[in-house]
Amino acid sequence: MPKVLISDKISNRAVEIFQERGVEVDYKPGLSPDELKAIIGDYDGLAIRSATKVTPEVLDHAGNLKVVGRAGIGVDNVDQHAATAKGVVVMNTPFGNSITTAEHAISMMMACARQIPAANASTHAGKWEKSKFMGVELYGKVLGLLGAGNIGSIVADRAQGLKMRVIAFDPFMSPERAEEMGVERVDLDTLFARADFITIHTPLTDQTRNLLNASAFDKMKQGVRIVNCARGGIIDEAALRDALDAGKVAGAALDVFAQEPAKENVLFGRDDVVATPHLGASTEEAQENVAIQVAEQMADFLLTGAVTNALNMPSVSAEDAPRLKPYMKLAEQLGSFAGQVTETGIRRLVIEFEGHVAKLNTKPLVQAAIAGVLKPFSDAVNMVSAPVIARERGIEISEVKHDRPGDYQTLIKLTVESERFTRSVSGTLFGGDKPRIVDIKGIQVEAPFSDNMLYITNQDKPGLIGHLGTLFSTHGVNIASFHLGRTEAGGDAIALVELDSEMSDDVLAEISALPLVTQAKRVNF
Ligand SMILES: NC(=O)C1=CN([C@@H]2O[C@H](COP(=O)(O)OP(=O)(O)OC[C@H]3O[C@@H](n4cnc5c(N)ncnc54)[C@H](O)[C@@H]3O)[C@@H](O)[C@H]2O)C=CC1
Ligand SMILES: O=C(O)C(=O)COP(=O)(O)O
Repeated sequence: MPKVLISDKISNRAVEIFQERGVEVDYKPGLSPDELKAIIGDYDGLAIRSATKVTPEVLDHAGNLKVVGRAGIGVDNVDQHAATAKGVVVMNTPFGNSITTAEHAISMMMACARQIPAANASTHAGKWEKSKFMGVELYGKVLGLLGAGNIGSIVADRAQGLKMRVIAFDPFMSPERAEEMGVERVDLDTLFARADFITIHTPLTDQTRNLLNASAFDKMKQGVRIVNCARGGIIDEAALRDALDAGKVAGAALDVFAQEPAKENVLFGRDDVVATPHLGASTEEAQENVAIQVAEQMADFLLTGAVTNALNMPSVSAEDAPRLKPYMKLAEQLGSFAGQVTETGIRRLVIEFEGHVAKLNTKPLVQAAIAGVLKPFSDAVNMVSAPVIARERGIEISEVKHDRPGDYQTLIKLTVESERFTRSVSGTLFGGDKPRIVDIKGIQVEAPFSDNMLYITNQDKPGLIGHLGTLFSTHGVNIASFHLGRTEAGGDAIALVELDSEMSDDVLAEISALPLVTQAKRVNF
């Protein structure tokens, strides 16, 4: 039974779902990094929110970990590069808290426009400072969206309801999408120059870090108000303080901070800053949504191999997962064969799909094939890490789908171009689920993928089978099955021999030395 650790405060629905689905679950929110490192090795899955930091050090201790599930959107607290390199799938729940977060951004904008928190504190203190808290209307004002994805577009919709004019900067927003949303696409400087309110809805990335810095504030309208319910770090907090002090920025409403939990901050203690402790996603509805989603996604993945909302893996639906399973195996075994018989640096892999398989979701099959090829070179490779490792090694990957009738109902062909040669191996599924090799470098052969196999390339002349039989019987190695193929009579030939037990290096050396043998290699699946 797979085992999952929940290390942040997540709705109890997640625990219930894991248990109902047959996943063992431990609920331990608030673990220190050292406590997490001490126990993470026991778990197949880790469910988190924003508090747990999944660092390379944590991943180094996570020998069994297969999936990190983020009950929420932002995954900047997960070192995705390290997770991918370790073959750990990282998934999030991209929609469960977006309405809630958009509503928080609108609330923060209103709170900032009317200084509600400061007015509230003053009124509770019995001061009745009616003239101190003069606000501004939202009606007719320009709202500048930085980032117009899921949350940004909900904010735009709500702001339009408040009769604001919405402009947006998002390099990935198409003109059609902007039109659909009823927002004006502008460049960053235009947004800075025109917006009365700016609200941030981008992830924290290298491009967005300190996006609102001193020079950005200089370009803004006098008296602009800033809302950040995305991530601390997108605003340079010291620069914002200076811009508030200078009166350039009239107010800011911040849910997120560069350092969290934020116990101290250069922006704290001021009436012109509204602050909440990363509450964007904190509603009963959103927390239930993300808990249900994360638990279902993680359980599906651990129990069936279905992949939903992963950031470092192509999706595989729950319906597709069982259908793809035998093909994944075939793709990985073909890759493994190619990897085991290739000795020189691999430059390019071409994965071709023909027949029934070409109509399926082939992305995971490509990853499985790459993983198979690379596995003989590194234990750490799996489907998640394989594409990255291939890229790091400079291996070019191509995928081809053929829409043509072939000899087989379904066929996967893998071609490896290495420094010295180009070799291909093809396979199909017999009986719908049994992987078989059907072609090696253009020579037809029909063989299973088994534990102990010998792959021989030889000259097609009489005597090889006799020599091999004698040699194996001398060494007490039993042949389980023997599969031969050749280009033509007397031409290049291959043999795949399935053995009942492992063959020693000495036996392999003797086979390699046989007169008709060009090359002999051990292959295992
Ligand atoms: N305060 C809170 O509790 C919450 C905060 N968040 C934060 O909100 C962020 C946005 O969430 P979603 O809208 O769901 O994500 P999303 O991925 O749907 O949208 C993000 C948008 O930002 C755009 N973008 C990326 N780089 C950009 C750049 N350099 N300049 C301008 N636009 C850029 C993207 O094209 C995309 O359209 C999350 O990444 C997360 O950090 C999300 C949920 C709750
Ligand atoms: O979903 C997100 O990106 C959030 O920032 C929400 O964070 P939280 O789950 O409330 O710690």
